[in-house]
Amino acid sequence: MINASHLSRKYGEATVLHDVSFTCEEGQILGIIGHNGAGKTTLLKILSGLIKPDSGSLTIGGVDVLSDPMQVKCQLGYLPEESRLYETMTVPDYLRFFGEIYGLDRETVDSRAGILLAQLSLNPDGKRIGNLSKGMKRKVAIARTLIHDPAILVYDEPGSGLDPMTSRFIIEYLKDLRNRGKTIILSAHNLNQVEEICDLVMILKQGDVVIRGTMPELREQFGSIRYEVWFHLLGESPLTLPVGTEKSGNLWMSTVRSVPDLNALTSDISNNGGVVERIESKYPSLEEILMKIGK
Ligand SMILES: Nc1ncnc2c1ncn2[C@@H]1O[C@H](COP(=O)(O)OP(=O)(O)OP(=O)(O)O)[C@@H](O)[C@H]1O
Repeated sequence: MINASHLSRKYGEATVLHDVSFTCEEGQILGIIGHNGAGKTTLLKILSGLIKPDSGSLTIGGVDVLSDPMQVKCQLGYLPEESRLYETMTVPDYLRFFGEIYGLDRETVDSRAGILLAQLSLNPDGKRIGNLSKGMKRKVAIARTLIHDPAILVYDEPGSGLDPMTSRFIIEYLKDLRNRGKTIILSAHNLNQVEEICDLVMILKQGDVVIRGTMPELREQFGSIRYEVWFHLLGESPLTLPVGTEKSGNLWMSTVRSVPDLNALTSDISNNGGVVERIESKYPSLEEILMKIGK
C-alpha cells in the first residue's frame, strides 16, 4: 500500500506541490491528471525516491521512502516521461546491465528479459537501441522498469507520443500488469485512457489536490447527469422543442438535465403524436470535469 501524507515541495520560492495526501491499495491503478505544470511529474519523482519533498511523509509497502529510498527503489519501477536509453547497446545487453544493478544473476535476467520481450511483442532483432522506432524504445523502457519484478510501477505519461496502436497496446499491457497484482501510479494527458484503466483518479491543479476518488465519485462531485431523448415526430408537430434539439436521419434528439424536464419532454412528445425511441443517460467525461476545474 502507498500512503502519502501532506507532501509539499518547492522549487526556489515557488510551491509546486502543496499538502498532497492519498493512499493507493495493492493492485490498483491510480491516475494523476492535471493541466501542464500542475505538479504531476514532481509528485511521481517524489514517489520514486528521486527527489525529496520539503515536508510530509511517504511510505510504500510499509517502508519510509524519505529515510530509506534505496529499499523502495528495489520494489519500484519508474518510467520517466522521456527515458534516456543507452543508444549504442542492444536490448538484451541493456536489460542485463539494469538487471545487474539490481543484483540479479545473468540467468534470471535473461529469462525475465525473454518473457518481457515476448509480453511486449518486442523483437529488436539484434538492433542497437538507437536504431529502434519510438514505440519500440518506449517498450524497452517499460521492460527496464519491470526487469527486477517490482510490485509498484510509477509511469509518467506511458503512452505519450506513440501511435494509437502502440498506445493501445501499452494500455492493455498495464491492465495485464494490474491483473498480475502490480500497483501502478501513472500520469497521462489521454483522459479517455485514464478513465478506462484507472481505479482511482487524482486531479492536481497548481500543486493542490482538487479531488481524488473513483470515477463515479468524481462524476458525482463535479458533474451532472444529462439525458438524451431520441424520438420520432409524426408530420408537422406544434411541439416546441428544447434549445439545441437536433435531427439525425428520421430521429430527433433533445438533451435535458433533470428528471422533471425529462418527464415534461416525454409527455409533450407523446401528447403531440410523437414516439420516444430511447433515452440515454450521459455522464460527464473526465475531460469535461478537468475543463470545469480549469487551470
Ligand atoms: N527542476 C525544476 N526546477 C524548477 N522548477 C521546476 C523544476 N521541475 C519542475 N518545475 C516546475 O514545477 C511545476 C510543476 O512541474 P511538473 O513537471 O511537476 O508538472 P506536470 O504536471 O508534470 O507538467 P506537464 O504535464 O507539463 O508534464 C512547473 O511550474 C515547473 O516549471
